[in-house]
Amino acid sequence: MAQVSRYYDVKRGPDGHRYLSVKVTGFSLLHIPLLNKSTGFTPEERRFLGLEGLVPPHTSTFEEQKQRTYQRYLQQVTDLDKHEFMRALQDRNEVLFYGILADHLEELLPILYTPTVGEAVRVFSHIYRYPRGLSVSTLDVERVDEMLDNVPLDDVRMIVATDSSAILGIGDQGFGGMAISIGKLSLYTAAGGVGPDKTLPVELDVGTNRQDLIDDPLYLGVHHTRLTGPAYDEFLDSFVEAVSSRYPKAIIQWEDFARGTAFHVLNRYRKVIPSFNDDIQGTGAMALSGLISAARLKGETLQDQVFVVVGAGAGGIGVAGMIRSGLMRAGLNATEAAARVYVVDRFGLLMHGQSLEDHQLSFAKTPADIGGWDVAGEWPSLYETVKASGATALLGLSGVPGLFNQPVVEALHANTERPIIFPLSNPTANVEAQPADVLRWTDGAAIVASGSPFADVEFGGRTYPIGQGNNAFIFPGLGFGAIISRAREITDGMIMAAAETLADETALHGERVYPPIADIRAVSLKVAVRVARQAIFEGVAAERRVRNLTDDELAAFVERRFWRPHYLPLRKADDAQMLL
Ligand SMILES: O=C([O-])CC(=O)C(=O)O
Ligand SMILES: [Mg+2]
Repeated sequence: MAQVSRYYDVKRGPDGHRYLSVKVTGFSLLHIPLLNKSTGFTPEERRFLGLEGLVPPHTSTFEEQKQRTYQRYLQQVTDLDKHEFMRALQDRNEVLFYGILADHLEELLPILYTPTVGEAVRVFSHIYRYPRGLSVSTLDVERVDEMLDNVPLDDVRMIVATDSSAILGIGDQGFGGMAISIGKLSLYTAAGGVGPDKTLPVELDVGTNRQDLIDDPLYLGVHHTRLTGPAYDEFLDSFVEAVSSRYPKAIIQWEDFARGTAFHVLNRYRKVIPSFNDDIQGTGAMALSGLISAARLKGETLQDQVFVVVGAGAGGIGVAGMIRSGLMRAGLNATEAAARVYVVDRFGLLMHGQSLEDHQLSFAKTPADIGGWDVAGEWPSLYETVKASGATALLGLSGVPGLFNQPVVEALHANTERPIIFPLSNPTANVEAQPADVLRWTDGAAIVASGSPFADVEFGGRTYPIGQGNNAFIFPGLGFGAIISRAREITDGMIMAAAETLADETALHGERVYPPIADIRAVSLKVAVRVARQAIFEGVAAERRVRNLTDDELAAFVERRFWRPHYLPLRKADDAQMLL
């Protein structure tokens, strides 16, 4: 079978069961998190792998290990403590980490992912303990192929790479962005079924424009301002080229790139290496899906709505573009679709005459588009846009807390009985409005979803679940579907398939705009199957084994490949193969 790591091969015994043939024994073996079972090594493994005396006498079952570790987890005080505790576990024993994550997914997602991961990003240099992933920096990018050779994994399929220029809604975070790559990839495994030995988090350290980071002696990234222009492109070219040669089957998820680079990077590489941008396309697909579901709850369709998207960075423009695609798929022509989408940025409504980036231009309105509007300043404000456009749906990707204030929300409500309001900025502190406030200001009429997790809201004797409109409902399944089909490219059709699958799955849950987060694994499986199907349909699936499968067979194929946390037996490899 395939060699997946320098330290072991996955093999199948005569009984058909898989085992790991390990090329490392003893103390060294205990320090490889993908192999370490700690107290879980069987007496035979202890004997033949030179572990006797190095681990306690009693062999714990997996259940006992999970229980022991989870009890300690519960004693951690702050969310950041909990995050650090779990990350330390991940760096000691990955199967146990994923075992606990699988058992407590809903509880642990906000700890390992949004919002706590935002805190971990901020303090990453100060809580750093153990290496994980690949750091490429301006100090060594010309040796990136050698650096990739140092990575002990030989069959990486999924890479999350960030240059940390716009992490969540909290901006430039320099080297700390590594934490988001790690967090996203743990979801790829926990929700998306991608084996942890197939994943590689990457920090592309091109510098930071944060003087406080540069001045911090404990800061672990390179201490200079960001590369820009041709030097930046060359840096990324080197990375992409090296990845393609070391990992020809890998997919790259571009994460948290700032508005100036996100579209540029996506377009530069999407035909060079299968890749997508999570904030443009993942967030776009997630938002479109929620809007389809919200329109359904109103007893209307997507085409009945008028949309105001706030924020014109990767997320905002990605969402606005995906709404336009959704409207066209529903039958509108390009002009009709464009007329239903308004994008508002820090200066107000996007309009020609402002200094706009290329990807923003197609959303800019002309004076004729806003003829007859009541506008006090140079450009229509958010409030004026909501009021005059007849908007029925308001989406926040601005990173600006509190932007959806009572007058804005009331203006939206005046246009429609049931306003759709999605304050999607992450983490929690950056949310454009508190869901409870939105429900209060609209007397319970609003259909609300947020990017970060919020508790159910009690209002007027009713309980309103707040759907979590997070791209976590899209990327694990999108990536897994692309991996399974070995997609040569992540096409717009595959992104649309992911959005529609999420909407279909949500429809099974009644009065919701997103499924409960507890269902994320089941949803990701469905997304993966439909994405793989779409890749086959569009002729971009390089994996021959999936091309002629029926839907049921494809679903079974995906299900069989879904990685689950349990220990495989370890056996010592032939003496000639031993490394340590
Ligand atoms: O990470 C998240 O929670 C969603 C996301 O991509 C972002 O906000 O940038
Ligand atoms: Mg992101």
